Amino acid sequence: MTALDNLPPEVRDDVARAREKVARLHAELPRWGLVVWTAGNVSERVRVPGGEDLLVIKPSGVTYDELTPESMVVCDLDANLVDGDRGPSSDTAAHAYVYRHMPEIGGVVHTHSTYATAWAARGEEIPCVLTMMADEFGGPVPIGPFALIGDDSIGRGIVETLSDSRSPAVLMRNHGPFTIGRDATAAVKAAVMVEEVARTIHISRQLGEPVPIAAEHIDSLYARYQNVYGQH
Ligand SMILES: O=C(CO)[C@@H](O)[C@H](O)COP(=O)(O)O
Repeated sequence: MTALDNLPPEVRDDVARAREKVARLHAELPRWGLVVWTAGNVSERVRVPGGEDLLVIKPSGVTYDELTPESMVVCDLDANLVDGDRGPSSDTAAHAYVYRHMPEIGGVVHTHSTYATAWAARGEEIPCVLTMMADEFGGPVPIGPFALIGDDSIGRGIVETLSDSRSPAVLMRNHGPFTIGRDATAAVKAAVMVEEVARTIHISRQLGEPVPIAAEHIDSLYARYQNVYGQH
């Protein structure tokens, strides 16, 4: 008997599907070169009709090749353990805070990917100088405040920064990128894309000052990519 047994069968099925999906998506982090050792995590919201939503996240400190659907941890949105054999990711409080304060968000990812984290170390936003950035981020990738792990500070910094931005990624100063999306797949894509543009624009700046894109062009590129691209 676990706390999940008190949930309706359709919610238990959703939790099982989320465990499969989140376990599979964690393999994308080393695949795209976004993590070393265990330094990254993925979660997905599980909506509970008439009740409190849940989240599924990896267990803390487990290497990606050892992760399985069964090892994924279920927590409530106060980061309390609901079901799991090990403690949840040390970033669970941040993920949970985002879910509590951004109801449209269904997935959260955190990595320490090299180039995005290098920009975070400098506390400098990534300027929108590529059409790929306008497509995916709708503008610059913003910097969030310095925040210590262990309470709601990181989550609050993520929400305060992204609530005023079209970007699905924030570079928490001196720490690294956190990304959000309608589901965990979208958040993982944003984590891949923020590392790619961080690297490209770093290289560009070694050659000179990148050329900015006019705001009206950023708007039209973002609108096309978000509403037309890939929907033929
Ligand atoms: O940023 C940190 C620690 O400072 C974390 O993101 C860890 O690097 C990953 O922790 P777990 O998800 O394995 O608990």
